[in-house]
Amino acid sequence: MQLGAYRTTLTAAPLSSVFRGKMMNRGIKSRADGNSVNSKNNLTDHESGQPQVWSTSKSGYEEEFPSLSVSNRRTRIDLGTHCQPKWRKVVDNVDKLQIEPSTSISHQDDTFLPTSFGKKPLPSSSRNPMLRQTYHENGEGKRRSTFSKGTAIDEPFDICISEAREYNPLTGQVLRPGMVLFKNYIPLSEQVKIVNRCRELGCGPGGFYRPGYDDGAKLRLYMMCLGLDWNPQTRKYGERRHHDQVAAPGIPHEFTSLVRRVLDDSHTLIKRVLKTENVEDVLPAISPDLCIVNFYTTNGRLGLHQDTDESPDSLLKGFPVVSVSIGDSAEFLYGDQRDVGKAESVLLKSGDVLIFGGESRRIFHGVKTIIPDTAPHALLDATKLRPGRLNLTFRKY
Ligand SMILES: O=C(O)CCC(=O)C(=O)O
Ligand SMILES: [Fe+2]
Repeated sequence: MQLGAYRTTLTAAPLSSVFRGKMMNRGIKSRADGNSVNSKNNLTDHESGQPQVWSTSKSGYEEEFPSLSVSNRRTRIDLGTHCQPKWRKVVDNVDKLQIEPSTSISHQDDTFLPTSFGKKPLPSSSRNPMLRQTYHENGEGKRRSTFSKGTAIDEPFDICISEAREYNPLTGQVLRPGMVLFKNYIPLSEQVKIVNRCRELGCGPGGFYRPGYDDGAKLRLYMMCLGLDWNPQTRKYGERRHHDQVAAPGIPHEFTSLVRRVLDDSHTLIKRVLKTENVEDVLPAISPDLCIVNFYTTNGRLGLHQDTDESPDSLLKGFPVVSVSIGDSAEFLYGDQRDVGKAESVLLKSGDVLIFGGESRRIFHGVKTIIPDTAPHALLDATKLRPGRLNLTFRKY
C-alpha cells in the first residue's frame, strides 16, 4: 500500500518533500500532480475540498457477465446446495475461460436453466441424491424436476436449502497472469463469521482506528492490522502499532485457512486456463503473516496505488495479495498505470475474492466508490454490520 494513494484522495494537506520525492522515485504521481489533475479537470471533493483523481468514464457493471451461449458441453449441475440462481454467471464464466467440453461445473439452482439445457439425467455420486442430478447436454430428452421424481420415501426431506457447498474454482476468472477473481466465493455463513471476528478484534486492543497524518489529515477509512502493523505515514511495517505501541493482534487461523483454500483454487483455475503445470510460477502460494483490514463507510475510497511496502523478497517473488470483500459492493479499479482513465473496473461484491500476485503483484489498484445498500440483507441481519464495506488484504511480508 502506498502513501500516495491515500494522500492524494484523502487529504488536502501538502506532502513533505521527503514523501513526494519517494513517490516520484517510484513513478507515482505526487500531491503536486494531484493538484494539476484537479485544476485541469476541475474536480474537487465536496467534503474535503481535496483533489479527486477518479474518472467517471468507466463502469464495469454491465460487462461483468456478458451473455454467451452454451453448447456441446458436458455439464454437471449440482442442485439444491444453494438458493441463488447463479447458473448463467457460472456458464458465462466457464465460456470466458474457454474450458474444454469435458469440464464439469457446479451451481446451485436450476430455476433458470435454458430449455436446451440438461437433458438425459444420469445418476450422480452426490451427497444428497434426492437433490442432485447429472445432466448431459446433448439436445435430447427433457429436464427432470427435482420435485417430481427421486425423493426416497424413507429419507427425511430438508425444507431448507443447505448453504454448505463446494465452490468450483473453474468458475473463477483469470483477469491477467497472476490476477484471479472469484465471484461469490465466500458463503454467507462464513462472511458472518468473518464480520464477527473482525468486530471482536476491532473492538479490542489493536483494533480499528482512523489513520491520520502528522498534519491532522485523516484517511477515509478505518483500519486494523493483523500480524504486523502498517504505518500509512512512513509506509513501514512493525510488530507494534506506530501510534500507541499496542501489539498487532494475530491473524485468526480460520483466515489463514481461507487464504490457503483461495490459493489452492487459484492454482486449479490457472492450471486449467493457462494450461500450465507450473502454477507457482504464475502465482506463488503463501501463508500470510499480515492482514490489513479496512472498513470503508459509504463515502470511503482509496486512490490508485501499488502495494510495495512488503519486503523486497516478497515483491520480487510476486507473493500475492489476497483481497476479501464483505458488505457493500465496491467499484474496484486496476491497471498498469496510475491513471484512472486507463484503468479497468470490476465490481467487488460481498463474498468476492480477488488475488493479485506474480506478474500482477505491482498492479495499480484502488477503490473508486462504495455502492450504498448493496450488502446482502441476510449478512446485515445476522451481523448488524454498519453501512459500508469490509476489506481484508492478506500478504506475506
Ligand atoms: O479495499 C480494497 O479492495 C483494496 C485495499 C487495498 O488496496 C489496500 O489495502 O492496499
Ligand atoms: Fe492496495
